[in-house]
Amino acid sequence: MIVNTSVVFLQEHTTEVFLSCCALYTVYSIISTYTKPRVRNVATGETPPVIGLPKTYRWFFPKLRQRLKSFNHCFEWMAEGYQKYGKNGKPFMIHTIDGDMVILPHNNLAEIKNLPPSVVDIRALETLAVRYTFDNLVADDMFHIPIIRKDLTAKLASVTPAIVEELDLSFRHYIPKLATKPDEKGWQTVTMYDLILKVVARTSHRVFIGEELCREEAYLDASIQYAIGVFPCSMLLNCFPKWTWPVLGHVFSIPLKLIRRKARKHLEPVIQKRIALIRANVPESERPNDLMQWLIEASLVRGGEFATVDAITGRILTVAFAAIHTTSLSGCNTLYDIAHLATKTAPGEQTPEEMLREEIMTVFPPPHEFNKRYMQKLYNMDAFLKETVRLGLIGAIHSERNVIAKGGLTTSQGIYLPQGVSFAFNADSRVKDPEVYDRPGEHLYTRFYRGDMYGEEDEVTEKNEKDRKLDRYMVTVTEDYPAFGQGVHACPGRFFAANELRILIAWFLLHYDLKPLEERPKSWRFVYLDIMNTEAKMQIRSRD
Ligand code: HEM
Repeated sequence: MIVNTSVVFLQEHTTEVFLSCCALYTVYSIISTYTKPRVRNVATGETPPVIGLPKTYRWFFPKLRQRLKSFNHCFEWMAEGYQKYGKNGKPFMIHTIDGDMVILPHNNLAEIKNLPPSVVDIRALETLAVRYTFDNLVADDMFHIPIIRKDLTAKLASVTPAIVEELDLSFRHYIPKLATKPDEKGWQTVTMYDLILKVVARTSHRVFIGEELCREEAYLDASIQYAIGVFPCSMLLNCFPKWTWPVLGHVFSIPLKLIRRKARKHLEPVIQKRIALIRANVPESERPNDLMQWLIEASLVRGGEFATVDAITGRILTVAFAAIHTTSLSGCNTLYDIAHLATKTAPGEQTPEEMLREEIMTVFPPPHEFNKRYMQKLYNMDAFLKETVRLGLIGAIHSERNVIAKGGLTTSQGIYLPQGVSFAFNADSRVKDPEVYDRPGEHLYTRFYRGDMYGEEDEVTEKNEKDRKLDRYMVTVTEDYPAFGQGVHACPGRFFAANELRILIAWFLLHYDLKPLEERPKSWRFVYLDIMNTEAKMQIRSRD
């Protein structure tokens, strides 16, 4: 009744409603412009220039119009700002649907990237509305991060056989389910992202929660749905002012809570069993040794709400969220690149697919016993993956942070960033700058090749030789390679991801041929994000 009356009222008074909204928005803009502390150069008092403001009717809600345009103009504004200011060591600003963002020049990265969380915080916490999409316990204590960085990375060699086994089993399980029947020449069609997502989810969970649970289809589906559901929920929330979040956050996150309940049903018996083992003082050597176990132990140390099944489930879903889509996107992009670059190979030359397969056969001859130690010798594979990740995964910006220090932050060049301001660095424009990377827009899969570095230059000192080799590892974070973030927040799971990706690509090339792709599936750009094409179909043919 109330809803009907309101709709009728709005229909009958459209002009008045529109003008009232404009008036309210103007008042809000004026108040916030004059009451909020401004980003400024402390010496000159100037604010950084704004890129992308409308060129016509500048008096008519310029900021609002820019925000609406940001859906599909962000990348071009970032490129313009980079050329005009960023490259000359100056900051600039853009207004997007996601809020105002200061883009700092590259030469500020070194001083900013390791600032403590008491001064700047990772912006993803807010962009992803972590308190609502996950929970307060995750937002308040990110103890899973050091566990991933230290324990998971330290155990990589010992978990590799499990990864190899689960990848093999899951490819064999999912290909017949997701690919069409072979045609007369043996080719099968598959939506590659769907396949890789399933395989990565199951294989990663083998290491995260163990053999028994990782094969439960309903649990895997719940964890995938959860990860997908976080984005619409957080995007929707970000359309509303922060003061509405305590109410709207709970409403919008209802679908996520339902999925979480489903996931909990599967995890609960195992979590309870493991808690009982710890409480019964069963020696560590007799307890399971996987990520879930480390998370349970850390949760019990914290006690209280942290030690509940619900909180532990939330923590596992958080890790799965960070791990599964990123790794699947990289794996799928790599297969797109391998298939597409085959069409660019001159007749008689080795295609990347043949080059990688030959390397795998040399380093791991039949029966292909993959192990972490020799994986380092897949030089071509590492270089290929690194180049794909350079081009394929980052958006227009990287290392987004919020200033949280009460007094704000002043950069070494005297740019004052008040508390609450968001800032980031140029990503896409930087890695596409010909002064940074030679032929930057091309996938040069030998760009990061490090196998024959030794003796490549006349003057190779022990130090520069080592440094140059390290730069070329897929997981090495350098200031011009921002795919895994920077500094204190650089991705703690990258070592795990790189290991899993190498085995995944190796398995695929040993067991399947890829039909060359004339056109590289185009990614989709949305505000700052560059989201790969997850619907492209590929043709594959069994080699077994
Ligand atoms: C190819 C795969 C991956 C890519 C490209 C990737 C990329 C990134 C990036 C760019 C960041 C930094 C975000 C920022 O600075 O705002 C990040 C953070 C993070 N990643 Fe990854 N990631 C990958 C795989 C993984 C995996 C497998 C895990 C878990 C096992 C993981 C866990 C995390 C976590 C927990 C953070 C937050 C770190 C923090 O807040 O300090 N990632 N990742």
